[in-house]
Order: sequence, then C-alpha cells, then structure tokens
Amino acid sequence: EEATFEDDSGVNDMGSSTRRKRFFWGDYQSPAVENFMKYIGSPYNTQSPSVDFFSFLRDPYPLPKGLKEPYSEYDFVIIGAGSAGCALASRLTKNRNITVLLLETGKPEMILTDVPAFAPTFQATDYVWHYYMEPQRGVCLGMNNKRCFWPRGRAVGGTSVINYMLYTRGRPKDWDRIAADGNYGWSYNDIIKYYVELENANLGGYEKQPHRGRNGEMPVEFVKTKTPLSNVFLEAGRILGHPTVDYNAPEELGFGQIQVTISNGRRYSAAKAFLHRHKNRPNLHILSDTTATKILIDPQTKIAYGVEYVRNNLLYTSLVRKEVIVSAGPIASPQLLMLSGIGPQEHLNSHKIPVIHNLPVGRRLYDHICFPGLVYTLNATGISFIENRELSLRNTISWLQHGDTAYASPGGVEGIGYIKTPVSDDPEPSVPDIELINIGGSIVSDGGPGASKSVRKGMRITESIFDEAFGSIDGTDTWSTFPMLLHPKSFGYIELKDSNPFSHPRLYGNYLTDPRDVATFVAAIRHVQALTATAPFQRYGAKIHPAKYKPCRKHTFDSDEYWECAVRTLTATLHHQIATCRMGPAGDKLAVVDPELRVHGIKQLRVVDSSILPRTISAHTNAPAMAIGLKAADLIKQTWNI
Ligand SMILES: Cc1cc2nc3c(=O)[nH]c(=O)nc-3n(C[C@H](O)[C@H](O)[C@H](O)COP(=O)(O)OP(=O)(O)OC[C@H]3O[C@@H](n4cnc5c(N)ncnc54)[C@H](O)[C@@H]3O)c2cc1C
Repeated sequence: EEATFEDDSGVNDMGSSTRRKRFFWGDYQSPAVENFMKYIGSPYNTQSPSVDFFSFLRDPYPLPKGLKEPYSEYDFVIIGAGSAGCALASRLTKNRNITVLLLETGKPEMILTDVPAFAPTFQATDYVWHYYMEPQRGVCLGMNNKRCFWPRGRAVGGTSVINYMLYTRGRPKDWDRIAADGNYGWSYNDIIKYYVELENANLGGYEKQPHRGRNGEMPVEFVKTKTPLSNVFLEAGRILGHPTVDYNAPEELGFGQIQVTISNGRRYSAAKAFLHRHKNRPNLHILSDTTATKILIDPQTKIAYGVEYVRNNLLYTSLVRKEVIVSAGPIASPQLLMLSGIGPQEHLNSHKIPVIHNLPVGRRLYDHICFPGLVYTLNATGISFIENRELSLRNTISWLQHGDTAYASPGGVEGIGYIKTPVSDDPEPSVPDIELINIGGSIVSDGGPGASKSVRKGMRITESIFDEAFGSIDGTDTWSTFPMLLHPKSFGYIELKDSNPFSHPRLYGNYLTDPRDVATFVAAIRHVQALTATAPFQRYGAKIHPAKYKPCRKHTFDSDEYWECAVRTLTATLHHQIATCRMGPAGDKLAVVDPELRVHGIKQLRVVDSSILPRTISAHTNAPAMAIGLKAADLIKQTWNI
C-alpha cells in the first residue's frame, strides 16, 4: 500500500512557499459508527473532505486575519492539541516573538462536549480514535470480539474533551521515584509547582491549603450534585480506618469527595483552559482537522527540521527554526516517532522504514485497568443516579441555569479512596495499590427502557454477557465502586501495523499476565466487601449482586476463582496508557527521551505528553499531562533563552 502525491505546490498568502501536494492514501476510512451521534464528531475521511453539519456549534480556531495558509516556518511546531500540547502552546506563545504552529487531527469542541454526563457517549463518536487492543487470551472476555476498546480523544483539547474530568495528582512518592531513577527535576517538590500553577481550586475548605493553586486556568471543584451514597462511602471508609481527606494533598492516604475539572456544571478541557483565551494571539496558529504524518529529520546530522502534515487532502510541510514537539499522546506519539525513523531498529526494518535512530519506542506500556462488575443492590429507591430518572427536561433547564443536576456529574463518580491491600509488596506505606472509584450508581444506571446504555457500550461489553450478568437489575437503584489497579506488574507494548500514518498501530496490553495483579484485584474486592458490611451501607441494605458470567459458570460465586474470572471477563481500562516514549537518563536502556524530554540521539525534537511517564503513578493522567506540558514549557524556554 503506498501513498501517492499529485503536485499542487503553491505560494501561501504570506508570500512564502509551502510544499503542498494533493494527498491520497489507500483505504483509510473513518471507523464505522452506527448512529446519529457520529455526526457530532463528523467523520474524518482522507478521500473526500467531510461536510461538517455541526461546524456552527463548534468553537473555531481561525488563523489570524488576512492569513489563509500557515507560514512555511515556525519557531516550534507542536503535534497534538491535547492535555499537554494545549498547556505547552499557551506558555510558549506568551512571548509574542515566538511563533508556534499547533496541529490537531480532531475538531474543536462543541456545546455537547461541555456536558459532563455525556462523557461516555463520546466514545461512540469521531471525537475519539477508535483503537482496539490486540486480542489477548484470558482477558477482555466479555467485550465485543474479546478485545478491549482503547479510545483516545481526537479534538482540540485532546482526551480532556472526552474524559471523565476526575482530577488527581499522584502520591509524592510516585514522583520521587521517577526522580530517583535519574530524572532530575521530576520529584514531587518539582512537579507540585506546576499543579499549583495550573489550578484554580474552588474546593470549599481545601483551597487555602499551601499545596493548592487559586490563580491557574483550570478550575478544580467538587461536583455540585451528589447522591446520599457519596457520604455513605466516606463514612464507611472512616469506620475501616480511612480518614476523609483532600486526596490530592501530599500528606495521608484516605477517601475523599471527587475533585473535577468542571466549573458551573460545564467541562473544562485543556483547550478551554489554555487555548480559548489566547486564540487571538497572532503568534499562535492552530490547525484542526490536520494530521501530522512525519517528522522530518536529517539522517546525517540527526536534527529535526520540520513536519509533514495532511489537511483537506493536501500534504504540507512546515519547517522549524527551533524544535518539533510531539504531543500526540501515548499511542500516536510513539507511532509518529517510528514512522519518522526513530524506534526499534529491527521493527522499523520489518516495515521498510529507514532507521535514523534505534530507540526502544513503544516497548513499554503501562495502563490502569479496573473492574466495573462489583455492583450492590439497595433497599431504597431514588437514592442513586439513574439515567431515566435524572436526564429529564426539567433537569436540563436547571443545568443550563445553575450548572447542577446529574448533567453536571462526571458519569456518576462521587469519590475516590486510596487503599493499600494486604497483598501489596510495596514497602512504602504511603503508596496505595488500589484506587476505589466511588459511583452513585453502577454500570446498570444507564439501562432500562430507552436509556442510552452508554457506559457498557463505551466499554464494548457484549449485550449477551451484560444481560446475563446484570439484566435482572438493569436500570434499578444500585451502588458500585470500580477498583483500579494502580501499579500493575504486567505491562504491554505498541508496534506499528504498517507504515501507513493513518493505520492504527498494534496495541498489546498484556493485562494480568503477572499473578500478583490478579491477587491485588481479589484483595481489593474483599476490602470492598468489608466496607459495604459497615452500618452506613447496611442502612441501605447494600447487597452484592451475584452476577453470572458465561465464562465463569464453573466457579462458585464469591470464590477467589470466581472473582479472578469476573475480572478477566470485564477487564476495563481507565485509559491511562503511559511509558511508550519513556523518560530516562542516558544509559537507561528503556528510555526514549531524557529528563528534559529531548529524544535521545536527536536534536531539536522533544516528546511532551503522558507517554513520557516512565512509571505508574497513583493518578488518572489528565492533570499529570497538563503539568508535563507546563514543565516542558519551562525547559524549552531555558534551552532557547526565550
Ligand atoms: C475515556 C477516557 C476517560 C478518561 N478519564 C480521565 C479522568 O477522568 N481523569 C484523568 O485525569 N484522566 C482521564 N483520562 C486520561 C487522560 O485524559 C489522558 O491521559 C490525557 O488527557 C492525555 O493527555 P496527552 O496530552 O498525553 O494526550 P491527548 O490529550 O490524548 O492528546 C493527544 C492529541 O494529539 C492528537 N493527535 C494524535 N495524532 C496526531 C497527529 N498525527 N497529528 C495531529 N494530531 C494528532 C490527538 O487527536 C489528541 O488530540 C481518560 C481517558 C479516556 C480515554
């Protein structure tokens, strides 16, 4: 399969020549999505530019007045306007003498992406990349074709446009361990500065603490509407010795009310926080619907000097005076490096990609998986989120006016609890091995007649597995917590499928290949059982639902073997893939970038996004990605004295 280019070179309106060719690439088609919702993320198809029926609802990023084409040269080109890329672009362009081109495959956000409750729905649209993990024996057994779905955001704002908006920073020890590996400048004391810088914390009672920021662009708040179950979780936690805390505070482990990047009931993406207010900067050019296909690197000098990208079926080249920065996220960043000749030599050879530098790109991948099947029935009605009850016209109007009601809820998540199970082998008491995600409902809450079923669909759970396990309680009042494995021993990797920049790479999760990961899940489930046995939960008659899963029929309900099988059936990722462009000092055999995020062995090229995280951290990865973007801006400014 080969790309063909038809010459259509032109001179742009600024008088500088831009290499511009018509672009065709084999058979790439937008992933098929079956319903109306696809149009809000309007299909992306390189064969014919799609008509965007909803463009009038989107928030456009036009080039500065009078400029019809981008310049042919910039100081920096940033590939990917995601959590990290937006933060970085905002800081670099503060200096009006510095020009930045920000390239993004996806479209700008729109009014519907602002609604927190719709978060799961976007996984059916072209606001995400529809990646699937390669089949792996013994996991994801309950998912369509036994494959786990790995969506990533495809929008100006990246994954922060479609994520669940939970705000977590990680434990101090997580960051200190990254620094101890030789990554100077990445200890907790170094990184907290960037969390404080980005936050505008409005957390009744907590915001005055020294570790919180009040002057940043990103609102961090509590959710306005909660169920009574939110306090039940905290109360039960205290009974079992988990204090109620600001879980983002450095001091102690505990349970806390959820903190979110939502303000006045509206999602705050990285684009909203970092780009909107700066979109008129003449030195920041943002191109949406634009895909970088190659980083241009001189094979002799190993200097990155530009980027090739496709926009409206035309192939462009932009050169850089200073650096190319790859912020395309943990799947696309390693893919783009490999397509550009940086990666494992043998692997690149096998795809006939000329090798510029041999590095272990994509060879390591950590992820956070969880188990969404721990569902409790209750003896009362009207106390949990149920879509059919909550997403009413009255509540829509209230949300529009006051930013409240279930529309403002991040998918029903109400709290987080960090625990250290008895099977943890981490000698450090302050590092948890499980995060409990407290839900004011469960995966059956969006079920029942006419409901969206969007969470189970987002996870790609098959209808038959779901119905057999949960059909009898679908759409009823329930409580649930998703235990998330924070520091898996198992890890995967990424490889190219081929050399087509529009192909999806091959993604290998290797979930639960280390038996200690299974043991941690089982220990977490036992802890939740103890939690729900306490008086606060028993006031509501909380009773575990004995879900029947086809692959687990031979196991007795509630045996360790049953739970292992259940976890292997509903193996759901929380989408925190990291480490595919791992950071590490020179001499670290697994490192792709150095502690200043420069690609080892290549000049003028950095990776700035969640892919650089070398180790798992006890956190969801949006806040860390934004902090990485801000820190990278300081590193780059130091390098160039700007
Ligand atoms: C469904 C879901 C829910 C999540 N929920 C949470 C949560 O509640 N809290 C939390 O902290 N984290 C959450 N995460 C994870 C978190 O949002 C991401 O880890 C984080 O946003 C990643 O930031 P990033 O900058 O590394 O990459 P991204 O934000 O993914 O940005 C990469 C950008 O690059 C673009 N791109 C890729 N290739 C190219 C190319 N070739 N040319 C141009 N552009 C390109 C992409 O379209 C994308 O916009 C969630 C993730 C998912 C998928």
